[in-house]
Amino acid sequence: MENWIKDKGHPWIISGPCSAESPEQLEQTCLQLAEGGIRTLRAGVWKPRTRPHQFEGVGAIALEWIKEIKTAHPSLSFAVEVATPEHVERCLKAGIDILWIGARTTVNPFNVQELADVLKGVNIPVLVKNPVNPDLALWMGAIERIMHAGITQIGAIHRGFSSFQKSKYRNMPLWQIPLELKTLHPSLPLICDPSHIAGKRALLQEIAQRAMDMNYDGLMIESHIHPESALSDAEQQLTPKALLSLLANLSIRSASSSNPLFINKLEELRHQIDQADREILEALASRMALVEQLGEYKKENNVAVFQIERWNEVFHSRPEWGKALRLSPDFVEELYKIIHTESIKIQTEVSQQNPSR
Ligand SMILES: O=C(O)C(=O)C[C@]1(C(=O)O)C=C[C@@H](O)C=C1
Repeated sequence: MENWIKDKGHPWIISGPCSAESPEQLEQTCLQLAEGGIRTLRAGVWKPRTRPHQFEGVGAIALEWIKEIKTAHPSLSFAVEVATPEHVERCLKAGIDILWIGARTTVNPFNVQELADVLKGVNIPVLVKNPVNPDLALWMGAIERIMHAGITQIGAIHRGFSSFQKSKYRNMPLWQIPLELKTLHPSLPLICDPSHIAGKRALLQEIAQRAMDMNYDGLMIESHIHPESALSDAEQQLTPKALLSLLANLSIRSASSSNPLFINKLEELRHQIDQADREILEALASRMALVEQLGEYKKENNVAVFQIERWNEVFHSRPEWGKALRLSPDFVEELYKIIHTESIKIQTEVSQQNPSR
């Protein structure tokens, strides 16, 4: 699959209200965005909500409002979320340009397969949001189902992941998951949805910038003519004006540079990184060789592999040592969890070799 997003130099911007609420709210939001140069608009028609009795979208009537805007402004295209085959059929009938599959639908392969079945033989771009839980295989599975239906223009939307952990985000970004997806499918366009990651306006700029720093292909950000009175996601929507100013403040990075000075310096630093990585691996190998010796010694003396007191001491001292070297304590903690797991594995293997008793 080729990366089908046309304007490679600039991120593809998709914006519009979380939910279409009235013909006026939709039209005013969309036209202000269009005046600012946004060509792809979004509007929630059917809203999957966590609890019953919340606003669940105005339903198919919003497709009529979209049709009217498109008739008056043919250069605008619209993206709409679909969760059932009926939604797909109605959107296709209404001439919707782009469909997206929401996070709560991506989690369910039966649901996604039903959407894939109704999309067979249809030529329309489909964007697949990550599932609510941090499961890369589930996200890829949904993308594959849509691909097998014959859809050629597919994109992935990163909207963050639910978590029990307290966090400043509405949904944890867990950037490593979309980056792993991009590594496995380099030509799959990757779009960031800062609105659902952030949950609040104040965080949108930094998340959108982070996505640009990581060379995402696009951004989907919710906007509303009167965000504070929005019927859904009021805290995370921006006015079209604020959205345009957010975009104007973004630094757009290019994937690479052809400047010879840059290339020279890049190669030099990468060479030094190669060297540093060799030293890291050599240091790890000598640590693990010591661990193996310790394992033999423990086995001879019939002593358990896991030593909670020593592990506590290692786990608390290393982040402190790291701090003195300007390494983040969180990073060092994570690193030592992995090292400890490997250390236990090596010693367990030693203790199970030719068990003497
Ligand atoms: O000190 C030990 O007894 C070890 O086995 C080493 C080590 C480590 O890798 O640092 C590994 C396992 C123990 O739970 C504690 C520490």
